Amino acid sequence: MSGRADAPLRIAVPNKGALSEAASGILRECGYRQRRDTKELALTDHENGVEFFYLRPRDIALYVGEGTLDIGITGRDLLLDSGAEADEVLSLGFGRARFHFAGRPGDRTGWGDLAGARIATSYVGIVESFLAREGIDATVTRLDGAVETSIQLGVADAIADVVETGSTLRAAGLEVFGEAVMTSEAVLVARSGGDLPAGWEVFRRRLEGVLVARSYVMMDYDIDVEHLEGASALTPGIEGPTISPLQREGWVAVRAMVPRDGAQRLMDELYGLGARGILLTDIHACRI
Ligand SMILES: Nc1ncnc2c1ncn2[C@@H]1O[C@H](COP(=O)(O)OP(=O)(O)OP(=O)(O)O)[C@@H](O)[C@H]1O
Ligand SMILES: O=P(O)(O)OC[C@H]1O[C@H](OP(=O)(O)OP(=O)(O)O)[C@H](O)[C@@H]1O
Ligand SMILES: [Mg+2]
Repeated sequence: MSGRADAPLRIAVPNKGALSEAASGILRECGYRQRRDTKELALTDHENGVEFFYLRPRDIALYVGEGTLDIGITGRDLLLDSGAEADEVLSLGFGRARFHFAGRPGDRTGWGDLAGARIATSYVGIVESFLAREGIDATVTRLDGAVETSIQLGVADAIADVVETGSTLRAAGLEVFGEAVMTSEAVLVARSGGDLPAGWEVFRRRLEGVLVARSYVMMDYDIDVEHLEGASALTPGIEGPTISPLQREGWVAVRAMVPRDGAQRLMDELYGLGARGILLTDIHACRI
């Protein structure tokens, strides 16, 4: 990819399916233009030097692996299934799902029971490499979707598929068996060992900024200096909390980023230490 130093960064984005809306959503939060109409197949954001191509998530790792596109957003499971020469460079925290074997309740209890089974899946790559790794001899049938129905129709004895809420399995009267084969989420992929255009660093920083902003909140509180050390230990922030004087003698204002998870508990602890005027605010974007 050398010789493309000033060329726009070419990014693959899921055009439909489970990852599509959230992928466009995070890109919009990063300040990039996104298509308004789901029929649009490509869009150039001239101001930011980026081109977006809306593709099937299953094809994205292949385009990136071949170097046709620089980077893409797809599922970790789809990346693995594709066998493309592409690597995960950043996990994006949405589109979380587990990849499981499932069958009729009581038929099978663990991976060991897969020997000799007919397994239907849309993820043949993942299943075949799993079976090879575990030394299990079974038959794999590729289906495009609605794999749950294949058992009822007598085409398969077991299925291997993505499970999110489990409601599709329940509706089909099926149950998972064995451990999850893998856990998946949306990831950013880039060609293995490839050089990326200069714009890539800015793109990555913007995404990381939004991811941090999603998982952290800003906490402000007032506390008497006697308890400042204990309170600061609870809210160390990134480089250390910002401490500002207050007009009230012996009191200071403290400001620090804290993880969103557990922030309410932290507020209780700070209150218990004597902090008052404790405020939590959302962060929309940041550069750490
Ligand atoms: N509930 C879900 N159903 C399917 N895929 C999901 C779900 N949650 C997350 N994913 C992830 O989305 C990706 C599948 O993308 P895909 O476009 O095939 O979705 P889809 O919902 O099956 O779309 P379609 O059925 O239109 O093909 C995988 O990485 C998968 O792990
Ligand atoms: O655990 P759940 O929350 O029920 O989600 C998982 C289901 O969703 C997906 O199917 P999808 O709706 O994409 O249909 P498809 O099989 O035609 O792709 C996936 O293949 C499972 O069937
Ligand atoms: Mg699907």
